[in-house]
Formats: sequence, structure tokens, C-alpha cells
Amino acid sequence: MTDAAIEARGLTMAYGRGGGARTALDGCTFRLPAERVCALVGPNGAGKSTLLSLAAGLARPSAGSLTVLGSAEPAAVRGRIAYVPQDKPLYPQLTVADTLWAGGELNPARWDTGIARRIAAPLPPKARVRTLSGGQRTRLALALALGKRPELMLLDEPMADLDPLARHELMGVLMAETAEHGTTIVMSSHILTELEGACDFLLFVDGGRVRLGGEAEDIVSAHALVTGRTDRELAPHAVVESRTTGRQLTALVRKEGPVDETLWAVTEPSLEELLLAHLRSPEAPPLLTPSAGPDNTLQAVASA
Ligand SMILES: Nc1ncnc2c1ncn2[C@@H]1O[C@H](COP(=O)(O)OP(=O)(O)OP(=O)(O)O)[C@@H](O)[C@H]1O
Repeated sequence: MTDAAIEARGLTMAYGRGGGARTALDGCTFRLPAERVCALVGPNGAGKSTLLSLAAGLARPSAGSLTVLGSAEPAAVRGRIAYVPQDKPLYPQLTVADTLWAGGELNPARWDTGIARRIAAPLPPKARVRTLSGGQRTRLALALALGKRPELMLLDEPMADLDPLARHELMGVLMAETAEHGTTIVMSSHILTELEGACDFLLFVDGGRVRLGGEAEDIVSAHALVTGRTDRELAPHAVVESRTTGRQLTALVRKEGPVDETLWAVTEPSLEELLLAHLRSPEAPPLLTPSAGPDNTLQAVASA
């Protein structure tokens, strides 16, 4: 089994104390293998940012454990991690060129001027950060993160304010980082269409709990989109979501063995269809594939 970049057991994080405490993560157990591009998805308030900030060593969990790059103290390996939070903190008074220079000064051992300059190339070097647009600031933050040549990149909605061309370009850069340098990328996103083909691993959290985890391919192939007559039995397959039109039933099911294709028209859902169905059906049972379970004791992927 590949080394884990992040491994969580019973990871729990509550903000505040006493009656006002809010549980952002609630007993999460999962494993993210190294050298993968992992999408972290889930609805607003699911706990994605909380998970990324814990992995970046910026806060400590309230309970449970979190091992990052082999260290039980994520803060101790901060030098090997690049974390780009949602608000992309940068010094507003510095120019683009000064920001890149400071990136090199702060990371003398690993700094890669070439990639940082390449990513920041469309930005005016003399412009002050405070004058940049949201998307331009994101580009600069990603240039700094990539320049650091990290082993693990934790990116909180990095694509949200980029234009489609910039998104396409930067997703390509991130995928190439993983392929060429073995960088592990964990990226939260609400842009489901862009995750397909870009992310090979998936962690879906909702209400602070892990609902889906594993190879994107395995998670998709554990499900089927089926269409047939309403009087046909879908058991033993678990219905994630269904709708009827007249006498026709369409359902997204978690397969329990092969689906009877003499009764049902069967297709594989897209990753987006699968995630939307789970977002609409919070009661669907969780699924972790073996590669996402810390010691293979968790629920295995349904055999297709
Ligand atoms: N600093 C904080 N203090 C108190 N509660 C917080 C804090 N940060 C997050 N929370 C709460 O924790 C829960 C999870 O928030 P988090 O920001 O991790 O979700 P998210 O999945 O990143 O959401 P989004 O998609 O909207 O960015 C929410 O209920 C949120 O209100």
C-alpha cells in the first residue's frame, strides 16, 4: 500500500466551549495516499476548511489523531507543506516581484524560482498586492505555494475565483506537479465538473463526517444509474436517490453485486452526478474504499 500523506482516526474538532460549542469534524477516520490529487468536497459548513487547517498544523484537534507526512504533529512538518487558505493571505503593500522574492527568502532550502515566476508571469511585477483582483491574488498565492516545492499542498477552494482559462492552466500545473514530483495535493472545491479527470482520489465530508472516501474510479464504479419500470425490485442494491416519471423509475444505486440488465438499463454515473445525488441524499450510507481506510478494517468497496 502507498504511504499515507494524511491519516486521521476519530478526528474531531469543536469550536468554542460548553453549550455554544460547534462540532466541525465529528470522529473522522480516513487515509489519503501520497502522490495523489485528492478532491475534498462537501456542502457549505461541512468541515473542509477545518480539516485543511488541522492538516496544516494551524490548529489542534479536540479529539482523535491526525498524522501528516508521517508526523503525529502536523505543525512539525509545516516546512514540507504549502497551505493556501480560502482568503489567500498576502502582504497587501508588497509588489508581486517583492512577494516572490520574499517567498524565496523564507524558503531558502527548497525554493524553485522557475515555477514561481512561470505561474506569476501574467501578473504585473510592479503591481502592489492590494491592487490585484481576487483571481490575480489566487495566482500569486499558488505561485508562492508551488515555489516552495512542498511534498503536500493543501488548497482551500483554489479555483473559486479564477477565470476558466486560468483554472484549466493551473489544474494542469497541479496535476503535472503530482506526476513529475510526487506532490500530494488535497484541494477543496465546489466546482464538481472540474474535478472529474483532474482528481484521482476523493474525500466527501458532510456534517463533519466522512461520507465517501477512496479512489474516484472505485467510488464511481461502486454505483450505477439505472432506469426501468417502477414495479421492478431494486434490492439488494442500496438506493442513494430515485425519481419516478409515470411508470418509469430512474435511480442512482450503490451496487451489491451485478445489476440485472434484463430488468434495468444500466449506465455508470459521472462523478458530478454521483456527488450531486449524495449531496441531495444525506441519509445514504457512507463508503470508504480499502485505500481510504487506515487499516482496511473499514467498509470495503461494493464488488461490482
Ligand atoms: N473559527 C470558527 N469558529 C467557530 N465556528 C467555526 C469556525 N470555523 C468554522 N466553524 C464552523 O465549523 C463548521 C465547518 O466549517 P468549515 O469552514 O470547516 O466548513 P467548509 O466545509 O469549509 O465550508 P465552505 O464550503 O462554506 O467553505 C461550520 O459550522 C462553521 O460555522
